[in-house]
Amino acid sequence: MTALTWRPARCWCPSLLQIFRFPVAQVHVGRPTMRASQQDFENAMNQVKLLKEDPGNQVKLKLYALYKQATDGPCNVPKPGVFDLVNKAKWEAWNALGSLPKETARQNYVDLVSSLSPSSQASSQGKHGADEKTQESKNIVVTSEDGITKIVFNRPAKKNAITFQMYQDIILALKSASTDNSAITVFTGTGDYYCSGNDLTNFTSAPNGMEEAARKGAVLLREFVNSFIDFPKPLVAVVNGPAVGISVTLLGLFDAVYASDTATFHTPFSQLGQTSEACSSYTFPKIMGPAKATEMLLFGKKLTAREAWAQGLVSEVFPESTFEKEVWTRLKAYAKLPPNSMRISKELIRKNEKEKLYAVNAEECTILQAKWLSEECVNAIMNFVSRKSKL
Ligand SMILES: CCCCC/C=C/C(=O)SCCNC(=O)CCNC(=O)[C@H](O)C(C)(C)COP(=O)(O)OP(=O)(O)OC[C@H]1O[C@@H](n2cnc3c(N)ncnc32)[C@H](O)[C@@H]1OP(=O)(O)O
Repeated sequence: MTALTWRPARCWCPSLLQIFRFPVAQVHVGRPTMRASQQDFENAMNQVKLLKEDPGNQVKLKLYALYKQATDGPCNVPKPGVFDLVNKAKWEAWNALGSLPKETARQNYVDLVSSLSPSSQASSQGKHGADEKTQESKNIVVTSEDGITKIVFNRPAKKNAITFQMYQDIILALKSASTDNSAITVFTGTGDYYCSGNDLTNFTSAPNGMEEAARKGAVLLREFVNSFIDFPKPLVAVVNGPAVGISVTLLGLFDAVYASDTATFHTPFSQLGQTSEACSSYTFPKIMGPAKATEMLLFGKKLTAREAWAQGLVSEVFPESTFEKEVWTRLKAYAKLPPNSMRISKELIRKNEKEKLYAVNAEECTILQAKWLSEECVNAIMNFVSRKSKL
C-alpha cells in the first residue's frame, strides 16, 4: 500500500484505507484551554503545517472537520457520491460535528493541534510506520530448504490479507519456484490465520479512481490465477488456520491441501457484493458437486476443516497440536521423490483442463471487474473498513 504524504490540514487528501482505520470518536482532543482567539487559531494552522510527521488519518480527519466547522460553520453542502470515497469520509466527519458552534470548533482545533507534541506524534506513528515498512519488504516470505520452496503469507497483523503488492510478489515467487531446485512448493501463513483473502482496502485508495483500479485489479487477478494454473510442480497448501476468499478458492488449483483442525474455509462473496474467482466456479462444483459448491460460493457457508475434507477440498486434517510436525515430516519425505515423475504426473492430470481453466479465469475476472464497481460491493467494503460489519 502506498504510504500517505503528510500535508497540512487544509489540503490533505488521505486514502480511505487509513481514514477508516481510526474511528473519529477515538480522537484524542487534548486538555481544554481558555477560549481560543482568531490569532490562536491561525497559529495552530501554521503549527500544523510545521508538523514533521504525519499525525495519521484519524487526526487529519478530525482536523479537517474542525477547521471547516470553525470557518464555514455546520456542514450544509451535498453529500459526495458513493464512489467518491475520500470526500465522502471528509463530509461525514464534518457533518458529524452537527451544530457545534464555530468558537468551540476553533477551540477544539487549537487544543487538538497543541496535543500533537513531537513525542505523542512519535508514539502514535511509530507502530504504523514500522508496519508499512514491513509490508513493503516481507509480507510474502519465500524460503527454500529440503527440496521444498515455502511461500508464506506473512502479514499476521492483518490476518495475512493480500495487498496488490503481495499478488505481484506471489506471481514472481511462483515463477522462480517453477525453475528452482525444489521438488515441491508449499503455501502457508504466519500467525493464527492462513489468509483472510483479498485486502479489502485494495480498492479504497485508488488514486486514479475506481474504474481504473477495477480494470487493473482484473488484469492482475487474471495473471495471478494463471500463474497457479500453469505451475508445473506439486503445489501444496498447509492451511494453519482460517482461510477466507481467494485463499480458499485457489485451493481448487492446488495438488494437495493439509489443514489444521483450527482451519475454516469461508467464501463470503455474496455478502461482499462480489462473485467467485480463481476458477472456483468450475473447480468447486467439480470437487464437491454443485449443491455443496452453491452453499459455499453463493451463500457463503463457512466450512470447518473436517467439513472441507468431507467435501474433497482438503486432503487431510491434523490436530493443531501435531499439525506442523506431522505435515512437514511428510512433505520432506515427498520432496525426496523423483521430481520429474511428479512433474509429469501433474502435467497429465492438468493438461486436459488447462484451456478450460484459462477461459473460466478470464470470464470470472471480467465479471468481477464490473462487480467491484457495483453499489453492493462498494457498500460492503465501506462497511468493513468503517468497522460496521465483520464476516
Ligand atoms: C485484486 C484481486 C482481488 C481478488 C478477489 C478476492 C476476493 C476475496 O478474497 S473476498 C474475501 C475478502 N476478505 C474478507 O472479507 C475478510 C475480511 N476480514 C474479516 O472479516 C475479519 O477481519 C476476520 C474475520 C478475517 C478476522 O476478524 P478478527 O479476528 O476479529 O480480526 P480483525 O478483524 O480485528 O482483523 C485484524 C486486522 O486485520 C485486518 N484485516 C483482516 N482481514 C482483512 C482484509 N481481508 N482486508 C483488509 N484488512 C483485513 C483488520 O481490518 C484488522 O486491522 P486493524 O483494525 O488495523 O487492526
